Amino acid sequence: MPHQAPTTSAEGEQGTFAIASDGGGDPAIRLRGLRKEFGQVHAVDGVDLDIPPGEFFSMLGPSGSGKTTVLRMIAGFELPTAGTIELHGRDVSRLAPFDRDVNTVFQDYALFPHMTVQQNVEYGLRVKRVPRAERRQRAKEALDTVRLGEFGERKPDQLSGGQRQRVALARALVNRPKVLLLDEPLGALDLKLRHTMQTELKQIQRDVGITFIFVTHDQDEALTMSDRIAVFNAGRIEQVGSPVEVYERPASAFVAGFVGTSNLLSGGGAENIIGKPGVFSIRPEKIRVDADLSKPADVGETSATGTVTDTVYAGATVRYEVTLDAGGQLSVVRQNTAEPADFEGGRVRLSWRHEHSFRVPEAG
Ligand SMILES: Nc1ncnc2c1ncn2[C@@H]1O[C@H](COP(=O)(O)OP(=O)(O)OP(=O)(O)O)[C@@H](O)[C@H]1O
Repeated sequence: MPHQAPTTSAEGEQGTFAIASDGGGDPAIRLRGLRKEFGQVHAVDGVDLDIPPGEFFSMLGPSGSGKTTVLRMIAGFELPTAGTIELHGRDVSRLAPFDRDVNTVFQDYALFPHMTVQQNVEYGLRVKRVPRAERRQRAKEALDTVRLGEFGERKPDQLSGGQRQRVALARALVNRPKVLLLDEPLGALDLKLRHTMQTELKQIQRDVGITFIFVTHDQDEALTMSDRIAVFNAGRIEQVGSPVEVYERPASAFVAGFVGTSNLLSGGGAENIIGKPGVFSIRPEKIRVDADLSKPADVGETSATGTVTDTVYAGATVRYEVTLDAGGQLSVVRQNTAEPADFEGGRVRLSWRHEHSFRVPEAG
């Protein structure tokens, strides 16, 4: 389902991440002042967020940053200590899970082992006393959606891990929820299958047009799959944006460090090289490395000299650790197009376009 590219507005560093009104329709999810305390632990510490219908939205953050607790509050498994949750304009903050138009897919997708795939998918409808013919039809549609139309008669133990995860997805989709919550659903899969499922899940989301809210601590996964990402840190959202915005323009040193690898230049090094005080972020792949020190920097480029202290070969890429003469350390990542250049112990000139080093607020 196509959706309008949302405009985010951030009021200060920890302000409201809201979608500019498009003049019609409520967001699929609206969170205001959401808090959750477990005794002394402030698991969620004031979250404001709007998610428009049809979006693939990821909550990304380190372990313990509060993303699962936000998801569980949306699902109704936890009640907020303060704040409100609206689903399509309806305040559901204090409703039981089954009174909310959401479904959750967990990492440990407990399927009933004695039931067939078809029966597993039908189960929720049976509980709701949906008539048999409709149940069959809807389960068949859900299985077709997750490309398991031919597997209805199998038992879960006759399926691969990825197929079982797709049954779990079908079991949620069969209820036709307005919002689907996914809590690290690919976490139990090996890396290769995980990559395949990332592409499939994204395609399924496009096909069904349901709002997906996806919790992960894997930044690659969030960058690959999402329309927008919220980056969590210590119970708060540090930034909401498209993958490109979050990666290319991190709003804080925390986001720069958590989403991808970032170099941070500060103190004397920053003043000497960039000419301004503050903390500056530079992505390692934006930096060129050159053994010819006599070559002047190109127009529009910043440059610095240094010594290569370490070379890390990683197959498709090679990383150089460079100690700068002006103070500080930078990692440089280059595509391994030919034999990796051997700069180890050597003197090099690093250069990057001015706009690729940008200032980030120090405290996350
Ligand atoms: N039921 C609970 N009782 C007490 N503390 C809890 C409970 N649930 C979560 N917490 C605490 O709240 C904080 C946020 O936890 P949460 O599970 O939301 O983080 P997360 O970002 O999803 O982490 P992970 O990626 O490890 O799942 C943590 O400090 C956690 O220990």
